[in-house]
Amino acid sequence: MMSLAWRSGRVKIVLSTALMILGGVAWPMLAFALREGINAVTNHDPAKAVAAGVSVGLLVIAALLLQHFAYVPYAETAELAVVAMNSELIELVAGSGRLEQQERTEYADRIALLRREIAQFSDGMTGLMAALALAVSMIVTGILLVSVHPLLLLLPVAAVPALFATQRAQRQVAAARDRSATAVRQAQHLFDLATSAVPAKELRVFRLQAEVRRRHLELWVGIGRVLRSGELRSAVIEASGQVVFAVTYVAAVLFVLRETVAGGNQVGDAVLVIALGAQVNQQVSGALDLLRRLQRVAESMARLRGLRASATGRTAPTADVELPDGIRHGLTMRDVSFGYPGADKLALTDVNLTLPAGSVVAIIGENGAGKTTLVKLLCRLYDATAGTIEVDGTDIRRFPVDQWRRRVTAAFQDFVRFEVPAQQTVGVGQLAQIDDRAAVLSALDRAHAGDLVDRLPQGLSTQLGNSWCQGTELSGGQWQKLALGRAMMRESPLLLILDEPTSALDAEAEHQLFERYAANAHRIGRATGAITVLVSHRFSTVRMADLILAVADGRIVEAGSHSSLLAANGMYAGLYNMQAAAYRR
Ligand SMILES: Nc1ncnc2c1ncn2[C@@H]1O[C@H](COP(=O)(O)OP(=O)(O)OP(=O)(O)O)[C@@H](O)[C@H]1O
Repeated sequence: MMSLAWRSGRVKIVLSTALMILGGVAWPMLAFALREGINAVTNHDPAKAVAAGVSVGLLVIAALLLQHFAYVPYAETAELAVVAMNSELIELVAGSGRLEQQERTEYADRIALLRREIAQFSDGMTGLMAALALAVSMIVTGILLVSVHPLLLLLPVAAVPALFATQRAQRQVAAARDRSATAVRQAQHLFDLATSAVPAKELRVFRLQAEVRRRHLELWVGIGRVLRSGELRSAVIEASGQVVFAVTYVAAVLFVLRETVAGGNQVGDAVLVIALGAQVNQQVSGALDLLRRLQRVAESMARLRGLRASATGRTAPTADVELPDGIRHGLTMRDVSFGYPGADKLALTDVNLTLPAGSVVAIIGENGAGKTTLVKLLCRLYDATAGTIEVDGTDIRRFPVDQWRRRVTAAFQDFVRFEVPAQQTVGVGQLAQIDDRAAVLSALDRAHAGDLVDRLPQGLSTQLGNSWCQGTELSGGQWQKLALGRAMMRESPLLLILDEPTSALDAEAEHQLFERYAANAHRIGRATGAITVLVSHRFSTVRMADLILAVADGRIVEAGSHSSLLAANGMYAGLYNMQAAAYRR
């Protein structure tokens, strides 16, 4: 943070630091000038008294004004630091090649805390400067106290237990914050549910508004309890540290008054010690406050370091093979098992299969069977817990994940609604061509969605999403067609994943789309060995695939062509006949 400040304006930083230090010196020097003034008066020295009076005036002005100006460049730099931190957080979280990290509770909690705390980084910046001024101020105060009596140095020393107590107290508060992080995230989720547009329909239809509000409140009551107990413990610890200082201060004042009455000191010396004592008190509480702020910043920094460390640890060190241009034989899964982070049950168990080069493969199975998990492993959004996935015999973990991603494209069932102009919502599928109108139109055509553009008020330039001024809202099926278009932006993928990409379309539209698509996929497949994987519950579409995989409870239970699976009269045949009969009725 300091290096960022330094880079962004050295002259300003030097000037502000000087102003800050002068401001810090002004307060104790004010007490000194007061002493000189009072001693001059009691010694009947008018010239010295006037000089001391003028000094007091100037020092008051300096003490009150200098530090305000000193803060301006720091505040500016601190804002820049916050922007930089936010950007780093985005990179650390979204830059990850895989999803495991993001789905771990402790990781998600850490991110949520950091998101809330990141504004404090600016506090840290100004806090460091204030600490510098405070340190100078304390040194000058110590020198002045010693000049009256060396024993008075015990006064600042008595502040040390208070500093340690504050540190301990802050640990209590931090621990309470960590304990409540999951509940805070749940409360935030409920808040988002209650205030965002997408869940609004269901909340009203099921009359859930009051329930969501009740749960949100209940969570905050619990969070409040945890945080309060932490704050209370911290207050008790802090107060015990302050008591030591308070007793020492009273003793110091009594000591100086006694010396003055006994004639060992002048009246001005007593005033100096009383004034400096009050300043030490302020300096200590200022230091405590600073320590609290800096400690919170240090905790946030530690969280950020933790994220950085896990980000560094997540790059697969084994990437040592260039991804070939095409697939010659196929994609093979060998003894693949996979469990989601934190889940006690495996989502996939002992999967062994080969997806032949150039083929169209369909995956069927009941909800929760493991179909999406399988395609997520193929996309390398996760790495298998056990076993290997191979391209022509090479473990895909040996290819740089970036190279693999460039040759994979996908339309997921929970696709994203990018609320940007229509051209961009499709074009992001291949960033290099985002401005290429012809490429976008051609992708939409392959997705059977060309007609959609004609219906948009400004064609491809139409801003999508009704949360934007003059934005056009689309139906679920229309959004899905655009997501499909996005997947089609990559013209030569090695792997195309269509995970229920047409669930919002009617069966006839899906059938036509897939028929057309499969012909194209075979053409590309012959050239590069590209494999298409389709997850669907519609058997009229599934039957067109070269290879059909039936998944149940995380295992591949059947594999073969439509006719061979019908002949086997197993799970596929049962489900197919049931759906065909329903259509005939
Ligand atoms: N991110 C996740 N974290 C933990 N468990 C998950 C996660 N995603 C899925 N699961 C679990 O893994 C299992 C398989 O889920 P998957 O999404 O692969 O099913 P699916 O066959 O695609 O179902 P559907 O037809 O409903 O889409 C389910 O038991 C599910 O609860």
